[in-house]
Amino acid sequence: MKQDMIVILDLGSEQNAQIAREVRALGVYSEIHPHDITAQALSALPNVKGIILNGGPNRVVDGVEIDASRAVYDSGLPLMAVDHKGEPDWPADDDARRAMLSGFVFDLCKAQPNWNMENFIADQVELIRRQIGEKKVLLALSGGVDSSVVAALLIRAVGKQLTCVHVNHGLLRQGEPEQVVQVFRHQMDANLIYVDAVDRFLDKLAGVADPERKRKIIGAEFIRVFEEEARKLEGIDFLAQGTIYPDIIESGTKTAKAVKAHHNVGGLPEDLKFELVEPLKMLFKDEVRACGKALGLPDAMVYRQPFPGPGLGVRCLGAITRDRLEAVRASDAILREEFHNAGLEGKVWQYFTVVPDFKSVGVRDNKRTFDWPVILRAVNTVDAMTATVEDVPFALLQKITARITAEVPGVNRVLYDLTPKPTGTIEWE
Ligand SMILES: Nc1ncnc2c1ncn2[C@@H]1O[C@H](COP(=O)(O)OP(=O)(O)OP(=O)(O)O)[C@@H](O)[C@H]1O
Repeated sequence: MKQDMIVILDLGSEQNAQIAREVRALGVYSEIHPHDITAQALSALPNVKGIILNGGPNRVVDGVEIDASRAVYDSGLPLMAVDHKGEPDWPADDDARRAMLSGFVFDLCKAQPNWNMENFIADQVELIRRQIGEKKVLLALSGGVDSSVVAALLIRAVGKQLTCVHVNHGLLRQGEPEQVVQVFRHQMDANLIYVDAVDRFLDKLAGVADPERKRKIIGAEFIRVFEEEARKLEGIDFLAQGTIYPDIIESGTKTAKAVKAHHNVGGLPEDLKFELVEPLKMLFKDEVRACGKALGLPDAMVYRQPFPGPGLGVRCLGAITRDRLEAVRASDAILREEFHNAGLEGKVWQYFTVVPDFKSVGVRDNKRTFDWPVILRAVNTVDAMTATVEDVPFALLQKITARITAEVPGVNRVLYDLTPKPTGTIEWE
C-alpha cells in the first residue's frame, strides 16, 4: 500500500465508519482500529500519518473509561482527540467538520490525498498476485455487487487462475443469470461454471411455507451445490469472498455493540477449507461500486439495488410454486422497467413486488377470474433500520397496474404497500 493513512481509534464512538468515510472523501485512506492497538500492530500499518482518537457514548466499559494504549501516545504521530466527557465533540455542521478534519489531515499530518480507485486497484492486483502466486482461486459469484467486483478484480490480477461458480437457484431476478454469463464468460473471458440448480432448489422448497425454514433450506442447499462443484475441481488453494468493510466493522471492535456475523460462504465442510482472499474488505459500499465501475463492469451490475440472499424466494410468500414465482419475477421486471423509464432508478433505495399465497375474485373479458394480487413496495432508507415509503406518482402506479394485470399470467389485482418501517419490515418475509 503506497497511500498515506489516517488511523481512527475506536474509543466507543458510534461514528467511526462515518469519520473514516469523511477522511477518505478528502482523498486520504483511513482505517478503524481498536483503542488498545499494540505498538507492534501500529508500526505494522503502512504510511500512518496521524491518529484520530474517536471517543463517544460507549467509552465507559464496565464502569471504567477506556483510553488508547501507551503505544499511541508514544508513537510521535499527530493526534486528534474528539470527545469530551464521553460526548462526541464533532461539529454538527458538515462544512465545519470537513474543515476540522482537513486541517488535521493536511496541515498537521501532512498526508497526501492519494487515495483513489486507480491506486487501490493497482495495489490490490499486486497483493493478490503475491498471495496467490501460480495457484488457483475459487469464487461463488452471485452477480451481486460484491462478488462481481471481486471477480473483476481477480480476473485483472490472475485471469484464468480464477474459477467462478454461479448457481442459478431459480430465485434470481429476470435476466440476472444471463447477465452473469454474458459479462463474465463472454466479455471478461473468465472461467465460469454455470450451475442450473433450479429444479433442485424448487423441489426442496415445495410445500414449505415457513419463512425461516425457506431461508434455511435455500442457504443449506446453496452450500451443498457449491461444495459439489468445488469437489469436482482439482488443486484449488484459495477461496475469494466479497467481504466488505461494513461486514468487518459490524462484526465488532472492542466497544461496538452491534455484532452481526457476515454470511459469506462460511458453511463449507472442514476438509474444504481454503485460504481466504478478500480484496474488498477495506472498502465501503460506494467505494466497491466505484471499484467495479473502474474495472469496467456494467452500471446495471454496479448500481444494482440491494437484493435479499434468498432472492425472490422470500417475495413469493408462503410455499413457493413455480407459477407464482414466475408472477413475482415478471411483475418485478415490469416495476423495474417502469421505474427506470420514469427516472426513479438510483433515486429510490429499493423497489420490488411480492405475490401472496391467496387469490381474489376479478373479471376479465366479461368472465370471472380467481387470481393472485401483486403487491408493490418502494422504500427509502439510510441504514435499513427504518424506512419510509416512496411517494410514487399516482399515474405511474396506474401504468404499472395496467401493465402487470395485462402481461403477468394469473394476476388480477395490484396493491401498493403504504407501510413504513416500523411497523412493516422492508421485505415481507
Ligand atoms: N446464486 C449464487 N451463485 C453463486 N454464489 C452466490 C449465489 N448467491 C450467493 N452467493 C455467494 O454468497 C455470498 C453472499 O451472498 P448474499 O446473497 O448474502 O450477498 P451479498 O453479501 O450482498 O454479496 P453479493 O453482492 O456478491 O451478492 C455472495 O457474495 C456470493 O459469493
